Amino acid sequence: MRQNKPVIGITGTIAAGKSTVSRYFRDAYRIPILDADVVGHEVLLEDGVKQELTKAFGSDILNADQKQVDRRKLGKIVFTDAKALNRLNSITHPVICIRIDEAIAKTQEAEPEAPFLLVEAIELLRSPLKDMVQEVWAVCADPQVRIRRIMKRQNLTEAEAVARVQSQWSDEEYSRRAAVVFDGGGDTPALYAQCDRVYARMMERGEGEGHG
Ligand SMILES: CC(C)(COP(=O)(O)OP(=O)(O)OC[C@H]1O[C@@H](n2cnc3c(N)ncnc32)[C@H](O)[C@@H]1O)[C@@H](O)C(=O)NCCC(=O)NCCS
Ligand SMILES: Nc1ncnc2c1ncn2[C@@H]1O[C@H](COP(=O)(O)OP(=O)(O)OP(=O)(O)O)[C@@H](O)[C@H]1O
Repeated sequence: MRQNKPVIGITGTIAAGKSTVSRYFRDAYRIPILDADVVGHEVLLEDGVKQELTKAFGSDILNADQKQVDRRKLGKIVFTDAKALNRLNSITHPVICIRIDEAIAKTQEAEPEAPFLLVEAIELLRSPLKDMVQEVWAVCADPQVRIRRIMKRQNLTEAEAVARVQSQWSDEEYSRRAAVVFDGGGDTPALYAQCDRVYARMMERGEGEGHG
C-alpha cells in the first residue's frame, strides 16, 4: 500500500519570505506546495462563506455588483482590528482547513515521487492546520525589513505597514514553535543556501521513504 509522505507546515511573520522559501523548494526540488493564502481567496468565492461574512461585516465588504467579497475592503477592516480579524478567521479557517485537507489527499495521490509536501500558511499555528502537519518550519525577518517590504509591495504608508506587523504574532512566537527557522531578512542567495541545507538534512533523515 502507498505510504503518505510527510506534510511540513511553513509559516512565519508577514512578508518574512515564506513564499520565497516555498517557491525555492518547488523550483529546485519539485516539492508540491499548498498555499493557504490562495485557498483563502478561493473560499471567499463560496456562497456560504460570502453569506457569513456579509452577516458579520455588512454588505459594504462586497464589490460594486454585490457578487463577490472585495478583498481590499475586507483587508482594510480586519488588518487594523484584531477582533475583526479573529471573527474573519473563525468564519474562513474551518473551510480553509477542509479544502487543504482535501488538497493534501489529492497531492499525495498525484505526486507519489515527492519526498514531502509543504503547506504554507501564516495562520498555521493558530488554526487546525497545525494538527494536519508533522513538522513546522518558520521564516522570520527583522520587523523593520518587513515593514519596508510591505510598504513597497502593497503601496501602503509606514503607519499602515506598522499596523499590519503589530496586529500579528512576533518572530519569536513563530520561531519558538518551529523545528527549523529560516532567516528571511538577509539576501536571497543566503536564504536559498539555507533551504539547500534543510533539504539535504531531510534526505539524510530518510524523508520520502514514506510515513504511515
Ligand atoms: C483579508 C483578506 C480578504 C485580504 O485579502 P488580500 O488579497 O488583500 O490580502 P492577502 O490575502 O494577500 O493577505 C495579505 C497578507 O496578510 C496575511 N494574512 C492573510 N490572512 C490573514 C489572517 N487571517 N491573519 C493574519 N494574516 C493574514 C497574508 O499572509 C499576507 O501576508 C484575505 O487575506 C483573507 O480573506 N484572509 C482570511 C483568510 C485567511 O485566514 N488566510 C490565511 C490562511 S493561513
Ligand atoms: N531575502 C530577501 N531579500 C530581499 N527581498 C525579499 C527577500 N525575501 C523576500 N523578499 C521580498 O519581500 C516580499 C515578501 O516576500 P514573500 O512574499 O516571500 O513573503 P511572505 O512571508 O510569503 O509574505 P506574506 O506574509 O505576504 O505571504 C516580496 O516582495 C519579496 O520579493
